[in-house]
Amino acid sequence: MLIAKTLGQFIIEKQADFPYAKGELSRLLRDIGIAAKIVNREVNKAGLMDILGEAGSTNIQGESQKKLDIFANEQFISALQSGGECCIVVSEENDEYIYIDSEISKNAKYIVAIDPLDGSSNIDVNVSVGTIFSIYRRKSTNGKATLDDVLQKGVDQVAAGYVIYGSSTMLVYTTGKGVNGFTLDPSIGEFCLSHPNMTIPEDGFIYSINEGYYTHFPDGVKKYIKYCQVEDTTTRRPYTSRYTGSMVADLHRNMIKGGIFIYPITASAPNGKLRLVYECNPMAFIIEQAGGLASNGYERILELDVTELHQRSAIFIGSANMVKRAEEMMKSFSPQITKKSFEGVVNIQ
Ligand SMILES: O=P(O)(O)OC[C@H]1O[C@](O)(COP(=O)(O)O)[C@@H](O)[C@@H]1O
Ligand SMILES: [Mg+2]
Ligand SMILES: [Mg+2]
Repeated sequence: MLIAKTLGQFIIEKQADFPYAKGELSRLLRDIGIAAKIVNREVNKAGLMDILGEAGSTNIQGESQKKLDIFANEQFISALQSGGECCIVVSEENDEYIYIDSEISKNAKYIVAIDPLDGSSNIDVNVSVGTIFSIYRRKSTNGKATLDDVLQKGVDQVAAGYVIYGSSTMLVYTTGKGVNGFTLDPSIGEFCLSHPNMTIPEDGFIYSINEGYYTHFPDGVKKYIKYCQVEDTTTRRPYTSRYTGSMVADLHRNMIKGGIFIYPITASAPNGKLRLVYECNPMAFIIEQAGGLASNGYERILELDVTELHQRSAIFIGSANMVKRAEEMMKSFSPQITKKSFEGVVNIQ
């Protein structure tokens, strides 16, 4: 039986795609893989460990942090610190960015933005959760890397990926040359290539949105939901509604089966809920590399200006034709929500 290629083997092999590569990015991806395995070990036996429930602290977004949020955050930060290829870490769980001031990292040129544990509300109920990461090369050439090096547009990412801790654990990533998925084989403790060259179908029949907030949605979103629910067998409608409450799990499913995930602005989240730097940008890079689209309803996510570490954005992401249709609805029924609206002045019609 042929042994599947491991993540480490694949990364080294793909290094040849980058003529000037010296292996730093490869080592960085290796470090993220190591931390993912440690988090996976805890997630798998969470019920037996004192790792479920609240940590008793809140993050800058005012969200109560789960013990596993903190644990995962510590694992990824320490793996990046000891790996030596990362000079700054931005994390959902840390108010400010972390400058890695160590001898081993003094020449490091990569910045990692991370959502250490995505889908925190699902930790205690054994529903799939994930990790999301985004990697940039610093722009400044000397001295300490700064906030300017961090606040780069999504288009400038050099790599992005996610880990899904589900019925199996997978790591999916892109370096801008397609998307590949690796499944963790616990018997050898290795991520092995299981989903080469992942692509998302142009059309899908699944829509993912928290309809509990329906009354607070812009008209364009309400119209799109109605469009999905219409009885029309020629277009295989009504579509199926699937929403787990974990962005990683919803996007992973939609990437494989086709579908659209929407987290729009709402009355309680006037700028959207999901964070541009470590949720929207990395997932948009992956989905675009798989042939899909990602926007805030009007503009390409990857082109959005990044002005704050924990900036939020609305997101419409998934199968290309579904996102286009949703954008048409937003432009027709919610034209008032111009770029300015995303700066907090919202008038939801
Ligand atoms: O409960 P809501 O408002 O539908 O939000 C669910 C969304 O929030 C998130 O849990 C936010 O991510 P975190 O768990 O990393 O904070 C997403 O994974 C998910 O898509
Ligand atoms: Mg998240
Ligand atoms: Mg999180």
